[in-house]
Amino acid sequence: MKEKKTNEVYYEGRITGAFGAGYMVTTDDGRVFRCRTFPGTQSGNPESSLAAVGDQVEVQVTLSGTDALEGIIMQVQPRRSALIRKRDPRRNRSREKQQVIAANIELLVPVVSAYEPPLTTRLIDRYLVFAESEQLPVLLVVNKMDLDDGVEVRKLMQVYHDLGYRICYVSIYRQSGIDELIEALGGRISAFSGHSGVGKSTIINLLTGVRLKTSRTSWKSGKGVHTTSNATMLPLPAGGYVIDTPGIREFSLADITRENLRFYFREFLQVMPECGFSSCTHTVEPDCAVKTAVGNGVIDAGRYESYLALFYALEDER
Ligand SMILES: Nc1nc2c(ncn2[C@@H]2O[C@H](COP(=O)(O)OP(=O)(O)OP(=O)(O)O)[C@@H](O)[C@H]2O)c(=O)[nH]1
Ligand SMILES: [Zn+2]
Repeated sequence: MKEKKTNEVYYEGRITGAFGAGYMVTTDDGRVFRCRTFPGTQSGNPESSLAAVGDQVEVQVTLSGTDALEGIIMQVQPRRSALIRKRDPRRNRSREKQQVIAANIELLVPVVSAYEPPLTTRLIDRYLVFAESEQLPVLLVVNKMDLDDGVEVRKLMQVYHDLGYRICYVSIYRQSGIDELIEALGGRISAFSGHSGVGKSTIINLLTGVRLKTSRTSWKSGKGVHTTSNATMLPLPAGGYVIDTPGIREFSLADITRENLRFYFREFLQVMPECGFSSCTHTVEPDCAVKTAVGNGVIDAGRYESYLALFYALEDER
């Protein structure tokens, strides 16, 4: 806090909530202000949303009475990371700025469930590609372990253990795995993401003691009804924050191309130099070390199938 004029006080804080035109800003010492931007707000991120949940900001508060709870965002600091919303292809691409879902994320937490909706490794691979492309640390959470017989899910997940990804198995109903999850979050700013109905809100409610709206499982309807709308960042009692974000279908994967996809499958990196062609895409080329590694079981066949599915889907999106 620094004082400029007598009744204007400046605070450094973080945007912890976004509601239409207003933002909630929380200062390091725990004060909360309802703030808005104004035409003179200085942006540290000119190509992108002016302000988003997770942004570090400077606010000006004019003290009129004893307690002023409203302020103006004077400056938004440059972001270290950002989850960007996928653009609507029907809208004008060139003039539209990047829309940020959450800023300054330190950990991506894809949440899947053992059952209802069923666990698919294809979806996990999509998250991992995204995390690798953004160089974001990732923690996989498998919820609803009470609905699993205890063997199948862990067998499916073994490949991710082998690749070195950290996994937490939890059941909110049985209250199992919660302490490990809290420990794995490690006081960081975590973005939870997953299909509707996997239990994100239920987990976040339990971790933070705040009641987010939870939905009756809606995955049966196909797409699922997304009940998580305005992003909110919630403090964890042991330090750090969690942000509930939409599923990966809502994220922009614009930086992932057919040319760079192969670098985001970490097990490919060791064998790729042995491919006959240096630009090998590991799809149709002869003398491909990745395909050989799949053939002799060094690379998991399911992971390779995910690679092919993503590879061929990429051209369609372009
Ligand atoms: N069996 C079981 N069900 C759970 C568990 N955790 C949550 N659920 C149920 O799963 C359903 C969906 O939970 P939510 O927390 O609303 O799921 P969500 O991922 O936040 O969904 P959206 O808000 O739509 O994105 C609810 O009926 C929860 O009660 C669990 O550990 N085991
Ligand atoms: Zn190859």
